[in-house]
Amino acid sequence: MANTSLSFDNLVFSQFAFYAAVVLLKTLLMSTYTSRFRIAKKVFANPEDYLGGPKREIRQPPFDDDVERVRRCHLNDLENVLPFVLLGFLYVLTGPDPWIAALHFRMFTGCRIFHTIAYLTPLPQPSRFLGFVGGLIVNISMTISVLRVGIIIRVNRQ
Ligand SMILES: N[C@@H](CCC(=O)N[C@@H](CS)C(=O)NCC(=O)O)C(=O)O
Repeated sequence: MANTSLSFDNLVFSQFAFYAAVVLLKTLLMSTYTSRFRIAKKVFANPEDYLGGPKREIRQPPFDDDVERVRRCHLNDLENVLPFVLLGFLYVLTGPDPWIAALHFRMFTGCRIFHTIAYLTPLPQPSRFLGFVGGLIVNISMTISVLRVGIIIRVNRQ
């Protein structure tokens, strides 16, 4: 009988918790990385963010390529890491093989770190695309596992 508990006694859950924390931390750090560029380039989001108050009337937030790149990278993390964390919980509840589960979690984490490196360096395409697709495949695979178990349970109940 597979262990499906959301407890650190469950090897699959403890692996999931570790890799989820890594990608969530990476996502959190994107905010500080955005701030680093904002301060270095003096490109702030709001008039009141300028030291000593706004120097002039700012109707549109100023645009800076580096700041916007980090913001896009951060948004892409939110689009992919949050589904990973939510799906991961459901996936652990299906009682997957620990080796296959670890492969999913490691591949997702590796792909998202690579996606960030590819986005921020920037590396030539299709590097970033491959990082994105690798993570997407993991999320789709976990979704299929969850749906499969859900369908089997529904069919067996009928
Ligand atoms: N929201 C994404 C959906 C597709 C996606 O995530 N594509 C990857 C691989 S090309 C990406 O890095 N997109 C750039 C981005 O989200 O800023 C977009 O607008 O591009």
